[in-house]
Amino acid sequence: MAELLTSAQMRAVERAAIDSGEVSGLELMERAGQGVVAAIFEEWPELALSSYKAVVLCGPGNNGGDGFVIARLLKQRGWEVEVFLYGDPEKLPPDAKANYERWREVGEVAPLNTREFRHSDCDVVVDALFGTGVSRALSGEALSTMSQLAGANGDRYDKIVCVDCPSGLCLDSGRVLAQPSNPALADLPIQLNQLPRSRYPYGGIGFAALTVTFDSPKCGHFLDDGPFLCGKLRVVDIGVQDFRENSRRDILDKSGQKTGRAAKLVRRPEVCLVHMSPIVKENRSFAQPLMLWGKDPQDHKYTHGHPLILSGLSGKTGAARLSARAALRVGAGLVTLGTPHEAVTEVAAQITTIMLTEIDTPEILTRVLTDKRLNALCIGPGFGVERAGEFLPYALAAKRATVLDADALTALSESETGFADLHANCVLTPHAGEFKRLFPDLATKLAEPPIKGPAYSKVDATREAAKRAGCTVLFKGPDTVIASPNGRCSINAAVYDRAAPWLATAGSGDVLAGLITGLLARGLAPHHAAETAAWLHVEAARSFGPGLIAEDLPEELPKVFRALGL
Ligand SMILES: NC(=O)C1=CN([C@@H]2O[C@H](COP(=O)(O)OP(=O)(O)OC[C@H]3O[C@@H](n4cnc5c(N)ncnc54)[C@H](OP(=O)(O)O)[C@@H]3O)[C@@H](O)[C@H]2O)[C@@H](O)CC1
Ligand SMILES: [K+]
Repeated sequence: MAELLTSAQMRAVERAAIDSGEVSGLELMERAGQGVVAAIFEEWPELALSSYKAVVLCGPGNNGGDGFVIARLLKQRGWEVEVFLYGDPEKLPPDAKANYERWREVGEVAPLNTREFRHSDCDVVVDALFGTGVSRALSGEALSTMSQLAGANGDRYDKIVCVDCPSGLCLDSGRVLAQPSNPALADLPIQLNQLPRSRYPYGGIGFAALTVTFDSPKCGHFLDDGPFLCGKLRVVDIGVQDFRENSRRDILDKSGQKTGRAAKLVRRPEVCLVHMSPIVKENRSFAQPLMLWGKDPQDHKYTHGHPLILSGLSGKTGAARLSARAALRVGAGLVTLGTPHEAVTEVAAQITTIMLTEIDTPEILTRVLTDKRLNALCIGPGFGVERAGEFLPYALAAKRATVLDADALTALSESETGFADLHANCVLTPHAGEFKRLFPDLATKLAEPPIKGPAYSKVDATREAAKRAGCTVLFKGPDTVIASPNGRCSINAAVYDRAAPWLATAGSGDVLAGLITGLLARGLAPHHAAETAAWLHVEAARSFGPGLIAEDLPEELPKVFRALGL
């Protein structure tokens, strides 16, 4: 799994690299600039065949410093390069200043002025105004220039290349820092955070054509507006990976002393990107749960678990049937649908391999669960909120690995005992609306305009939710965040080239609940079950493609497993 860094973690890695004496800040800046130029030519090979024109917008920090390097390297290739600086050159930090001066030996720098910039025609615009150091909403010429670019994007400027991120995007949250009541905004074409999604295809390009970041992707590249604004993400190596990896332990300098501050900042809790396919062979720890799917010839069906999925009343049984099918396809040995008497005929008529047992009352559920072979439970899909309220205390008292989805989440939010009955083997799977009902204060905090960086993020909210609930929480979306009470956190991002917009279809959540339940039954720990299920869910959708309906998802799994070499 790729590790995602926060801005503070990235700064700490950079600091540790420089403090080690093995590399200077200036060298890192040169590598960063080279990386961006190489990424531009990789993205548009035709640009390497001749000389074109670039406008480079540089900001007051080291992001601007990268901009001066890029300007110089393009100029060396015979390009015409126009450079604008937002800020006072005398106040640039040392490495950026050094690159400003190197650039001044070969070219001009104009103060950033939107009116002038507006008249600049060019093939590529490089946005090097702000990167990881953005701490508040943009204002003045920086804001109006970004607004100008956003307004003209796609028409006049189709190759906007962002250094580290679109300027103003908070790389911890994927949200654009903005002042809600700034009178100056009225005159601007549009702000980054107002770009209409409808103008662009889902998962498509909202602002930049290409964003190039350094060493590791950051959380904000995958959360919220991040992917929409970044367009396409490239991560370039700047040779600091040893410091990132070492920093999980204590970073020691050459004399064996800890380089304290940096080490502390970079250490856990970390956020990982759930990304399995290339990792299966490389990363044993993540591959292990996958190995579970390879069934041993000596095994019998109970070795692979036996989940119980509770069904809704007649006319509402489809959701639980979808969950059951997914649990079976993901490898549970047996799956039973707990069905109310009046829906038995309806359910029985539509299942073959899945078993059925009558469960009409919470007391019967308790009795059925005296069979210890039933080792995982799913409650919620199509269940009815009122019924879920009645069954939930009994379901939780059974202390099975339990997925609470859909109506069970609404019932939980209305329950008088709140989260008291939840236990560490539960997984909650809210979408945004359910999350708001369960954790109204966290949802409000998340909805507040992000004025200062680092802004409150979906990662922060899900982590707080998991801690409060005392169990794993999977907060759905194209940026699904999975968090557990110990702070462990992963993002399963269905964005960039992994976008699967057709996954937004009726019943898709029921399938996800079933996948988690099946994996819990197979013995995966809750966090692992949730992230593996979320990953498979997207892979199945991508494998099937457009036209997908929820029923197709479980049936596509064998293909996904085959592609993984299982
Ligand atoms: N990490 C690495 O390994 C490497 C990193 N590199 C590069 O460095 C970049 C990070 O550089 P950075 O820390 O100097 O931050 P950056 O984004 O340039 O801006 C900071 C400046 O902006 C200011 N400022 C903030 N918000 C503002 C606002 N709204 N409006 C106006 N001003 C505002 C802020 O001032 P202050 O908040 O202190 O008032 C400060 O002066 C990173 O993104 C990458 O491109 C590579 O070169 C090498 C390898
Ligand atoms: K930038």
